[in-house]
Amino acid sequence: MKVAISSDHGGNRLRAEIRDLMDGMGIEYEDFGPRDDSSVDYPDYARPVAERVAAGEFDRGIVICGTGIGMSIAANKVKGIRCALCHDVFSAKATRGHNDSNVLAMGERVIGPGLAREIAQTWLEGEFEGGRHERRIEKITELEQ
Ligand SMILES: O=C(CO)[C@H](O)[C@H](O)[C@H](O)COP(=O)(O)O
Repeated sequence: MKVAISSDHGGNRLRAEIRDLMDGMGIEYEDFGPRDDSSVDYPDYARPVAERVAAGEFDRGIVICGTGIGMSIAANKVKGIRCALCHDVFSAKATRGHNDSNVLAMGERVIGPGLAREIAQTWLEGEFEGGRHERRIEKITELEQ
């Protein structure tokens, strides 16, 4: 699996945690920044991740800001992206199983690093269940037309 990851300045520390998690899981990733702690605009960092996942260059994306909300709103504007904002493990598992979410958003100012790692690991390992959920995803795709 290849993962694209980015944050804004509000998510830099958590992005480093999730990079460390993916190193430990043996997951290949590319980090789309930012490179330092200066204040940036989250849509500028959601965009490259969402566009590359939508284009099929990466299997999944992870985007992080202070709340995760701005990043998830921006990522979901890109056609083909199903970005799930998760701050609990149950939702992380459910959104892979039911929504086949291809981008995960989290907020560094909302949860601690331990929980965030658990959420990300659950989401990265989660499998889409298919079946009745396929039909619902097709209906989401229709909304994009
Ligand atoms: O987009 C957000 C909220 O939806 C993120 O939490 C940002 O990180 C936050 O808005 C940045 O705020 P700051 O006061 O400029 O650090």
